Amino acid sequence: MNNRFQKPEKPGTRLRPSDGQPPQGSPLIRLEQVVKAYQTPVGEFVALRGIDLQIGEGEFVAVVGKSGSGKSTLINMITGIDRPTSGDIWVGGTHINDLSEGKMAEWRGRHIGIIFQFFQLLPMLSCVENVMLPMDFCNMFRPAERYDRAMYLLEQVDMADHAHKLPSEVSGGQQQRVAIARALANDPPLLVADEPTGNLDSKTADSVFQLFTRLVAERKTILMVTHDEDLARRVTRTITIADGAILHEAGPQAPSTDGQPDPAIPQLRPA
Ligand SMILES: Nc1ncnc2c1ncn2[C@@H]1O[C@H](COP(=O)(O)OP(=O)(O)OP(=O)(O)O)[C@@H](O)[C@H]1O
Repeated sequence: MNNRFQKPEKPGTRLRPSDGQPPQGSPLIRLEQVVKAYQTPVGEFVALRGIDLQIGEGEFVAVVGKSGSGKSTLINMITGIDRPTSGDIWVGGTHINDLSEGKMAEWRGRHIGIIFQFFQLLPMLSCVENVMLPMDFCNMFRPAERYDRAMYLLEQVDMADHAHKLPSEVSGGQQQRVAIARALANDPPLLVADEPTGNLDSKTADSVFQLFTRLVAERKTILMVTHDEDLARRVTRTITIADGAILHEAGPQAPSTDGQPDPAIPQLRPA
């Protein structure tokens, strides 16, 4: 991989326990009894029914389940895009229930990189301008450093040669690579991706997956909703959601009753 642009010296902010008042030894993500109920014209609909979940730093987690099972609702709770009806959520030691709407947006921008199925790049900005946006929004890195950092990240995802094109001038897979660079802009420890390969052909999906694998090796934590069974088999842990509850977990990090790996849980091959 070319490295025409040097990695900027200054790292992004890291999530640390001092950001909030987490329980001792808290994992990166911790949910306790999270319930989400929506009010609908025909009454209350409970989309999440008391989720307990812990995800450690450096895990690569796939969230799977049938359409309507609650996958997006779950990750929207973790990113703070939506609020729980009850229950507690800590991310990196921050009890995010306590954040106001204004604080939530800035906190999210600094600590979580979000990747969407349809990329959601701003069409009137070039690829490099799209990658600079989160740094501008959160006032991260010195203004003079932001362009070089954006170019460095585009290089990491093999898109530096297209930096000055508009999103409409590159392919879907290339747009997703730019979106991944954008998600990395503020150097967040956590990446959350909702169907990141859902709009890509299988070869391009595989290259995006390989990029995620590399990021996990660099100690990023990735939480990914996917319908792609092949990809879900290649992560370190899968969480299956059904009717708003965790039906099943598989992988090396899956909890067991006695603290030892559960022999009944299949050990997935590492990514
Ligand atoms: N704003 C809302 N108001 C009412 N019901 C909602 C709302 N958002 C989601 N739901 C319902 O909550 C349930 C879970 O939705 P969610 O989007 O989390 O499912 P999902 O597993 O991500 O589905 P898919 O795989 O199709 O994206 C669904 O039955 C959905 O209709």
